[in-house]
Amino acid sequence: MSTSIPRVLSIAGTDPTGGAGIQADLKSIAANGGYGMAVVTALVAQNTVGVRSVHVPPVSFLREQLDAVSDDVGIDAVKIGMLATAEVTIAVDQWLARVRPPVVVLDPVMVATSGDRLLDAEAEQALGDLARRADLVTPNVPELAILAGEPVATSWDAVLEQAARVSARYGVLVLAKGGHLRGADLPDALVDAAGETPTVTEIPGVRVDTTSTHGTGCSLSSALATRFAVSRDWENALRESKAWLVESLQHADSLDVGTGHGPIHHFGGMWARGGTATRPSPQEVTAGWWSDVSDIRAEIDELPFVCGLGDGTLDRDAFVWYLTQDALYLRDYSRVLAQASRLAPTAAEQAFWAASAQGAILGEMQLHESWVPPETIGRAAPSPTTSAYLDTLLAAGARGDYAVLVAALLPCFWIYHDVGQRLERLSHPGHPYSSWLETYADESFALSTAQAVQIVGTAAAAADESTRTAMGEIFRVCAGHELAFFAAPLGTQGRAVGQEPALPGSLTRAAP
Ligand SMILES: Nc1ncnc2c1ncn2[C@@H]1O[C@H](COP(=O)(O)OP(=O)(O)OP(=O)(O)O)[C@@H](O)[C@H]1O
Ligand SMILES: Cc1ncc(CO)c(N)n1
Repeated sequence: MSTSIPRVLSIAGTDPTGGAGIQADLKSIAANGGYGMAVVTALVAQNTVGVRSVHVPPVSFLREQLDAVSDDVGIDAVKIGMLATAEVTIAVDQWLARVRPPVVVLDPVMVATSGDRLLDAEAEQALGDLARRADLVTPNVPELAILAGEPVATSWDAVLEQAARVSARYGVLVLAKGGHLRGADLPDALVDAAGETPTVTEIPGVRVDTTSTHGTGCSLSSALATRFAVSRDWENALRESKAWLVESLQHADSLDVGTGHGPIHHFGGMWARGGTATRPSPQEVTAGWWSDVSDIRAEIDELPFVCGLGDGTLDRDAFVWYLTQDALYLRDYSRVLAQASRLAPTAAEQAFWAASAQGAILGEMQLHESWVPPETIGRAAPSPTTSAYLDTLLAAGARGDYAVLVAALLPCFWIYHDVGQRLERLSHPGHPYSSWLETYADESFALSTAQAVQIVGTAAAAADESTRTAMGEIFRVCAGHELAFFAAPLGTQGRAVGQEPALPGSLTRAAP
């Protein structure tokens, strides 16, 4: 299965307070669009104040963890953090030599933000070997000095020069970070002196005013590995990762975690922009609309026309008048369905609406013409109720907003299917209106209705909020037109309606 979500493995130590190490890496990978995996090198009893103790499990168990991942899962990028001992460092180096993951980012963790050591002094040689195997190393200022075997740099220019020497020495791209320097400016730079022409790509930045910087290095290196696995461009990956990191620092003070250097807020920017509120599911939207029209549905069920249609007592003239109006309705309704087909975003939806348009003119009209001669339908004029419904649909079609248009079309499917299904139970061979009752309870109409509900729900779930609101409104308006349409032939009191055109006697004809 191909996927664009990079599978990123963090090999690092733990931080039970969740701000640094593996816990930070997993959050960072997720926040930057990756699938995070983690192999633990060392268990660290630490918090935002400091490190209390470190437990390094047997290296044989580290190897088992590494193999358990690589024997099963494709790895798109590896981020390496705390290694604790020379033995661990060598085991990771050997695993890398064998597995050869396509991207390796090494954050050469030696000292925690609190000042505590996280790497044995004798492991520094082994770390150098590992650096040669990495694609990018991301040392902070003191770590850079150790890799260079020089005193700690105290200016940005000195950091860049030292980074160039480290890059040349290990043949690796170096991210020089200004985090440990003083001053309002906080630049980062990619330094590449491994090739013939050394390059420095600097990304300027300003210091965010916060003491919550615990785990910035862990988080940045994980973000870089994740972003690079997608774009294959270090500068691009750094710009994106740094923008995300700054935002996560800006939101850090909204967290209340610990009394020392607090963690960054890995999802701060994301939550502020989108919130944890997700869009509703298609099913939630359509179920909401359906319950919103429960009053209209209840009124339809109680209409004398609908009750009479079900029990067969409905006046034949009223039924024929209704069918004539419905035939006029279908003529333009099918044109609006064709418009939905024209606007549809996918071939499947295009085909669905086109098939429904065809069904409305050919399928349903057959029923109508079995009761009313086509010439009579041709001579009839639409009633005010019919015109009102059609005007709403035709206007929605003319406006050209697909989502709103299909929401307007939905009650015609859904309410007819719903009413049809209930009335069909009353059908029997001698029932005067059995041909009508069976048309809308038919299995293929049920299938079309389910498809229409799915399509409209999907469009609503993907739409922005104002469009979704407009969809819900027009759905209710059209459900109201359905009610008016069923009410028109008899009126709610069960009499013929005064303002509707009178039924010419010639419209009545015995069903075949
Ligand atoms: N206050 C801040 N404002 C903006 N960016 C910051 C701030 N502090 C750190 N950064 C950025 O965070 C990244 C990592 O910084 P730093 O060099 O301090 O890493 P580190 O010491 O490895 O981090 P840690 O050990 O806390 O995980 C760098 O890109 C740096 O520019
Ligand atoms: C496990 C771990 N890795 C890295 C750091 C550096 O911040 C830390 N504090 N803990």
